[in-house]
Amino acid sequence: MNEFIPGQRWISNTESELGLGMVMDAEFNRVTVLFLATGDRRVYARDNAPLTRVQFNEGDVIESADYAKISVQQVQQHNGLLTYIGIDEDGQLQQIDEMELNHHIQFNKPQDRLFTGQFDPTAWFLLRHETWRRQQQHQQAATKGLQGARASLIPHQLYIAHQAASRALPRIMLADEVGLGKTIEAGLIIQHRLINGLSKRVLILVPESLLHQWLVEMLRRFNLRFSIFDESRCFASPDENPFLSEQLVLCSQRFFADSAHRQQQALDAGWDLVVVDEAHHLEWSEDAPSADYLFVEQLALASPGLILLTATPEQLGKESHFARLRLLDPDRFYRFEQFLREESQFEPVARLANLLISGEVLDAEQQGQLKNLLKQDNVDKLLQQVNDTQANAREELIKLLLDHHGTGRILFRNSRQTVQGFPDRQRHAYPLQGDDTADLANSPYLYWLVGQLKALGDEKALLICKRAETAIQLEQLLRQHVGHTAAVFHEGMSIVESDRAAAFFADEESRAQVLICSEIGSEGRNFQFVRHLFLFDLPENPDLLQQRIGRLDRIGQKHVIQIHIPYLVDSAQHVLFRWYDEGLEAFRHNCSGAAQVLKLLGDARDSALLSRDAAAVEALIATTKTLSSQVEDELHKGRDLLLELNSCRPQEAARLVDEISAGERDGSLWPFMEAMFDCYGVDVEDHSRDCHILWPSENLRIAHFPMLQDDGLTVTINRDIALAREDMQFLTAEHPMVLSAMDLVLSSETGNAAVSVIKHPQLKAGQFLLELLFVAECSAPAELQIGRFLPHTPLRVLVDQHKKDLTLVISHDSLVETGDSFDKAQISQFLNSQRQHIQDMIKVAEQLAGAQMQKLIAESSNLMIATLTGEIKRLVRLKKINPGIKEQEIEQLKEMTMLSHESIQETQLRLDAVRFVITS
Ligand SMILES: Nc1ncnc2c1ncn2[C@@H]1O[C@H](COP(=O)(O)OP(=O)(O)OP(=O)(O)O)[C@@H](O)[C@H]1O
Repeated sequence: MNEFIPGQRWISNTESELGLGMVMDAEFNRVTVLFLATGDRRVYARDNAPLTRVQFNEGDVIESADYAKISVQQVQQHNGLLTYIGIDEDGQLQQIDEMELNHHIQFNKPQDRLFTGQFDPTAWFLLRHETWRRQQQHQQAATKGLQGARASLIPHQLYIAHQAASRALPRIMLADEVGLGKTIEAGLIIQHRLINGLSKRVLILVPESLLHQWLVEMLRRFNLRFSIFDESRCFASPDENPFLSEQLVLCSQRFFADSAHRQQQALDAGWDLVVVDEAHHLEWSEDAPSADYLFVEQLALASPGLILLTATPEQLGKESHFARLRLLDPDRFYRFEQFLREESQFEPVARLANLLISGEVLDAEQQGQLKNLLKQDNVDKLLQQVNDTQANAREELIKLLLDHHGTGRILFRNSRQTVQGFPDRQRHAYPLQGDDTADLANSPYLYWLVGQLKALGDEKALLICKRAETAIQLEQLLRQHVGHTAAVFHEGMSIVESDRAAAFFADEESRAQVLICSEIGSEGRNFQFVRHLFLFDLPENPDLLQQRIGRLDRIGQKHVIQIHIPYLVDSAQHVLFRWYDEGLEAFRHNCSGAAQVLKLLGDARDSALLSRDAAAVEALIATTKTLSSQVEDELHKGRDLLLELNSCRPQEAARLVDEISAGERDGSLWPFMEAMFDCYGVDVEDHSRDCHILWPSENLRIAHFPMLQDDGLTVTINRDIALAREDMQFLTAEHPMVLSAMDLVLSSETGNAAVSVIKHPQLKAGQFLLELLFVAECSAPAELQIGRFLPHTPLRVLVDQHKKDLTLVISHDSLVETGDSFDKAQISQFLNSQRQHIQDMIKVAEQLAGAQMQKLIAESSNLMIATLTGEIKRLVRLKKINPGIKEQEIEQLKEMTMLSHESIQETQLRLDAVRFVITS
């Protein structure tokens, strides 16, 4: 039986939150304990009181009720009461009687909790161990940050997101052809940065008509809650900078265009990552850069990350395109003429890059060409190994070639030629007779439209025309004259009105058979649920035509796309139709060289449109055909090939898809989460295959389990189901519920001390061992992003009672509990009687973990040096050709390398959890 003496300090094994208790009375078979921290008084039966005697040892730092601290040097006992003698903060010898100890003392350290009898059920220790293990596995995954989107695993998207993710600063242009998923790529990159703690504040700028689409897409696919900021939102907080109130902000470009004050506030607020959609609108020329461009330029200077999205980067000309590239990488893109000169060299560069990829042997002449193209780099060593298939030289040379020539590694563009699986297009031409000048109400176009809609029956169609007035008038005419209900979408409407119109049209049940859009409907919107497109008029710019067709021709389109084009015979529209159709074949496929062809044609096209002279039109079409095939051929051999190399490597992309699919197939997430739910008191009910309903139970251990509402939550772990059932949460290793629950486990002490009785074929009965979990923690200033090289890493050690290292001999998974119960009080007493010995075992374990940590430090340090010196070398090389690069930038990188090295060397070891294992 325990000996209780008034004045002694004990702690409750079951209610450690009560703090340090003091024995008040110990008479007969009862003991009364007062917990001063909470004012609770408890009376226990003496022979089985769930209490552990608190006894500190030499080296412990203790605190008195007056907050005086001493480091214990000696413990004395008088009449069953302890007195601690030690040195205080001024180096003076002091003593604290146990009665004077601070009653708020909490025992959080694993060994303290073990010795004070506060061990948790083994399930908690196992949960902690598994949480660390999964976290580490996740840290090491190539697809970390890319696993959790509610999206199909599309190789080129994952490849791009992974490329961006592997760079310290994401400064890139996403320029996939229309509808290939740039928004999804941007979402993946944002999510990657947030999950890895590399970015916190993100600003997305989009055209007003796409605000809500972005908001919804970020939420439903990525669980990212952006807040839309407009004037009314900002007005609500007049005294502060409104942009500081949220971390994830979505704004329309027009909102900033209207207010220099809001621009300044957004700049002052600071962002880690800025994303600009439909970035081709950022027009630039030396004499007249647009106001939008100038604003983004300032953001670009202040923000470490910048992502520009555009399907038609050259829509407003090459110069603007170059200016946007310069926003992304001013070191690399510093002079327009130089950029143009490089373009002329694309073909030999692409040929050599292709040769490097093919694996064919490079002869001396080809090696000489490479050396010439890379004369700013010292590539002699790489060239010596170029024909050695084992060496990494080829990959390095390809990287250098891409980085050094053309749009290099910052522009990603996949096309329908490389991404297969898009439906065919069929074009339907409708020559109409009539008067070009007739008003719309009497024009043959209106009769044609009415007839077409009738012919489509119940099928929906999207109509795009150039101007808002045309769209408005058409809607009225259809309604008044034929009683037809159409939805309309144009720039004169508020965001809410236009979104409502698009939603009305999308609703399968609604009467709106057609959505009539002005040109703003031709960008960004998702209308792939429709297969009929009416091009009521044609845009002069071929990039705009691509954008229009892209509303339907995008991921998710399941049918052959039907493009309907009416024109008045012999009108300008007729000539334009023929130019697109016969000259460029633009209704059949996207022609990447169309803008260039138009430039080469000079005035020829526009004068043919004006004159409509038969001979001039025939000549225009013939020349266009010839030029188009020449330009396409050139692009294919040069620029497009380089872009293709940079934008997707099928094998690497497939590896990423495989890694994520394999992780989902291995099925370990659900058992892990079930164990988590079990520990925290979350009830689980089966819903259907791979789907479950979660409820907070009456015994929920915390006030709120992350993301769990009182009315329950339905989740699925199956990606296909998640894509079809948006009402269910898609539970992945990166779902916010999973990540927050893991944080919860690792940030609390629960499970950091446990006792297990196990049976193991390699261990004799009646022994004890310690299984310890250490964590190597490297802390450094945030800007070093040290987690890239050395994230918090768990290190497991197992020692037996003879202090022998059994870590590699006996695995964690093989230490299975027998299920036998044990007497907690007895174990507690035993632990205290063996306290010194167990402390010594922990010391040995610490040394073993320390050795593991040294290995880790060496590996991380090598990785860091390779990465940062690579960046330094690049700048040194670019500096030779670009005088704009400052020596200071290079010095900064060197400084970062030094600091990172120091931080890694100072990595600390922390004991995170300990399990006392008894063999039976
Ligand atoms: N991985 C994916 N899984 C499921 N749906 C996807 C995926 N990628 C794209 N989509 C869908 O395909 C459509 C086109 O994608 P997105 O809007 O990202 O393309 P985009 O390249 O930005 O288009 P645009 O050039 O028109 O701006 C959207 O409806 C999007 O939700």
